[in-house]
Amino acid sequence: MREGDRLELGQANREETAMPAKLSVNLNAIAMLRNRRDLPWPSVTGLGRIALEAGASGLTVHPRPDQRHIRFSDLGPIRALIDGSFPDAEFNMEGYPEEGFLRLVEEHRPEQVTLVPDDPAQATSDHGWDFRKERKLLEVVVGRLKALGLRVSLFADGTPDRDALAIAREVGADRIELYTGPYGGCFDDPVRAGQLAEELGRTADIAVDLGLAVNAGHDLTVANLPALAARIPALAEVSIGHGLTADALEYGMAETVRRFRRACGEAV
Ligand SMILES: CC(=O)[C@@H](O)[C@H](O)COP(=O)(O)O
Ligand SMILES: NCC(=O)COP(=O)(O)O
Repeated sequence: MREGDRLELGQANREETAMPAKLSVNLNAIAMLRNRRDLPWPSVTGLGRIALEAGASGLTVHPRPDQRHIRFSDLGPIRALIDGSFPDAEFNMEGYPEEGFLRLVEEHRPEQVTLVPDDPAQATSDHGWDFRKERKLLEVVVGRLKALGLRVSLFADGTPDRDALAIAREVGADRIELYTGPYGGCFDDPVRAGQLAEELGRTADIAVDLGLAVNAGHDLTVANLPALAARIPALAEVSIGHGLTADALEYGMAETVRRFRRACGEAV
């Protein structure tokens, strides 16, 4: 089966069963590219605006303590962009719930906070919460965020462990976000990808049964998203950055080269 066939199959199955999942565009990869130079491009808010104008439902950021991707100074302009021009869009802030992150959340009031158990030394997020071990921490932090009126989502492995997911519910979370990194990593192994989609799907089924809504993210792409969305009809939102930014570069490259050739004086 070719990539395009798989895409259409996934879409057809989903159309009959569910609302489309909302797309939140993760701006971290754009910020990382911007941070290579002390220059304001590519513009994080400018590309956020383009994403929202194109119909994205929201913008996601994962500000890390060392500010290697999103800088803390990006947060105010992103909040202002949404409030000023896209009042129906949502701001989703992801991060480990240390005091610095919680203060940023209190200042910028995202519609959704996604708590991720990542260590500052990690290159990127690579696992969900150990709900049994971190129950106390999550109880305190989720309570604090819910008191602000924010929706809280907890990053979760695609492991269909009902007792663990029940803890996510008990500590007061509204949603889980399925960590889809291993699924995204199977781009060259359709059999394993199918098995992982099924495990993610069983995890989502349990979460929904417990009263949790379900988001998903990490290494999702145009190629792997339809099959996952077809298996999880309740999928509320996906946040996508790396694959989406890669596609934006690829699909924008030809026109950009023409613009630069014109700037060189060629009649293009
Ligand atoms: C929570 C998560 O899955 C991550 O994907 C993360 O938010 C992506 O950001 P980075 O690309 O900066 O690791
Ligand atoms: N919340 C997950 C997320 O934003 C995924 O980002 P990426 O892996 O697509 O860069």
